[in-house]
Amino acid sequence: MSVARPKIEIENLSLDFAADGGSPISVLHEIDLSVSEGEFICIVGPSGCGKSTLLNIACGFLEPTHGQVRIDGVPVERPDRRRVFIFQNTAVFPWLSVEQNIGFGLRSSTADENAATVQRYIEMIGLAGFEKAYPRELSGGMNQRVEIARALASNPDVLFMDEPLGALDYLTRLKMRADLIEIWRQERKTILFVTHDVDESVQLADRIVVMSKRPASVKAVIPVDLPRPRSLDDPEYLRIRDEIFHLMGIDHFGRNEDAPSDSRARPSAE
Ligand SMILES: Nc1ncnc2c1ncn2[C@@H]1O[C@H](COP(=O)(O)OP(=O)(O)OP(=O)(O)O)[C@@H](O)[C@H]1O
Repeated sequence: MSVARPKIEIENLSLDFAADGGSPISVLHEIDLSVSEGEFICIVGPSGCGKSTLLNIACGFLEPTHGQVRIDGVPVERPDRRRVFIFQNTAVFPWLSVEQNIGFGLRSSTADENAATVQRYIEMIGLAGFEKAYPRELSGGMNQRVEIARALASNPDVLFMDEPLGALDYLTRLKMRADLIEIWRQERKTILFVTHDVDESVQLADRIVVMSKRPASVKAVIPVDLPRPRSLDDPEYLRIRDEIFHLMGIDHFGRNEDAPSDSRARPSAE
């Protein structure tokens, strides 16, 4: 029986940033990760540990100091049209309408095919009726939907998402998570998704990569073998969430588990 090659292979990856006049800053340290085709991977870890840096290398925006990322067995050396990167703040073009934004850069053979693709994604993200609207006429959540639709319309094989829901209010975020899962079910793209939100990672991911503080290494890779949509009070959901908090050194009250025990036992007077 042949074993399928992983879609993404991150091998012995390290990155040091040059520091002005000082010794280099080690940001990533010997990261290894293998991602299957169609897998939804979430990456969590302390602020500033190097999550975005890892995504930037995997996407070809940055060159590692050591090691390599391969996609379909080919080393990543530069950005590639087959892969898209979605940031926290939308990059929709304010001067283009929803349908023009989504259709931007489409290269189907005919205009009709392009229009059909645009319409398909407008419907998928629930913006039918807003085709002619401009970004200034839409909410933050709607604009982020346009951004996701634009990314999907170009038919990428990998989506790199860096806190894509981070700028949205809580309720919009919950809705967008559900929508994202539905889109992923339909499209089955390989997704690398960075989030600060542990709950978000447990709701979305097939596997969660927990990174250590800087220089970041992979502390654990946690599989989430729960059917979607995932219930927030499922005991297994809560167990996984607590395991991740524990790995990140945070207790149930959001306190640092490394702190002296008496300072954790007593709530601060502030
Ligand atoms: N171009 C750069 N030059 C020097 N240092 C950088 C550069 N880009 C990032 N860094 C540093 O690398 C470290 C990792 O940054 P990165 O943005 O990858 O972390 P992160 O885990 O995504 O952070 P956050 O969770 O706060 O978004 C930080 O200490 C940051 O200051």
